[in-house]
Amino acid sequence: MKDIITIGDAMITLDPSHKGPMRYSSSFERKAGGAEFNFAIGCSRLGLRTGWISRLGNDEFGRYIFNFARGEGIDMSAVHLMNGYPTSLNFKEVMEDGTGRTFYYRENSPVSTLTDKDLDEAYIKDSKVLHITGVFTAIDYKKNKLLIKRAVEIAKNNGVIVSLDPNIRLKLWTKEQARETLVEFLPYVDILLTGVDEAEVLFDTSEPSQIVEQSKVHGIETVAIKEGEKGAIGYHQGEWYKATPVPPKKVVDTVGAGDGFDAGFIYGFLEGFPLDKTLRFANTIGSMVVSVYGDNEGLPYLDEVLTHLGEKELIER
Ligand SMILES: O=C(O)C(=O)C[C@H](O)[C@H](O)COP(=O)(O)O
Repeated sequence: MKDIITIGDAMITLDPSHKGPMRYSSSFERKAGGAEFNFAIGCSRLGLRTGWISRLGNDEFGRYIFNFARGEGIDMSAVHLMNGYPTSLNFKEVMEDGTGRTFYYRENSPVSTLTDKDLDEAYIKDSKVLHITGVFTAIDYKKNKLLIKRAVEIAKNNGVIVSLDPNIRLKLWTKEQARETLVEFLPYVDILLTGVDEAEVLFDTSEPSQIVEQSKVHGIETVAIKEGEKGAIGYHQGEWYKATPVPPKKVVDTVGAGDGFDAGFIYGFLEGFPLDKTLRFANTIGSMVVSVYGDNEGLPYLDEVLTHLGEKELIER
């Protein structure tokens, strides 16, 4: 039995050695990233039994990501290396304040070869939560919409909880395409984990009560609205909670905070934490991620989160 599975892409992520505009970056460090991949790492580090459905290139980069994910304890039985589809690349630009841009080289991503025939019902059934995001969908939105719909149908028919992070990347599709596609998933979703700007695309509002009202129309009873440095707002079956931000030691790289938040929220949900504790836990992870350079390097292990929350003593030496 797995606690959580996710479907999606991973890329070689090239992090610049120096901060500032990428056009002046002449050296990069080879790392790995990707929304669903980061999320899977975050879950696995918290101790959740995590599976990932994906495709990587049958190349050196694909092997590197495969081994990295396996080393993180992710179940790799549904990840395959494909000939003829090079592993995707993502170059990052990081500015002095930790914000930045990403530049994708992911046309013909290996993950675009997935079809609904690849969705193993037994694999999905054997999990408590299926986590989907807009990133994978956007890679080939017409085809992947059908694939994700098939996956969430299997999940629903088998009592598997579905969580969605819209993760809207406007370099991959337009707001209209994102809205039209993601709205079709909402009737299958149990937990919505969204940024305010993404909720605005989906529901035409950034007002939390409206976001929740609109989610409830689709039967979604658990919503987390991520507000970055302002914290997060949560709703669960009639109960509201606003989590104040957890100030990071220092913001060095904001990428990956949302994926880390998602992993923390799902962990809290599966552990049966009350809403306030779940949100604080998820927020803490987001804050820890932005203090470390890289998309997933800052994703903490469970004891590190507990130490950060003051629930576990830190023994340094
Ligand atoms: O897969 C993609 O397209 C990406 O952009 C990879 C990024 O590493 C994460 O998606 C980070 O996302 P946040 O946690 O929202 O900062």
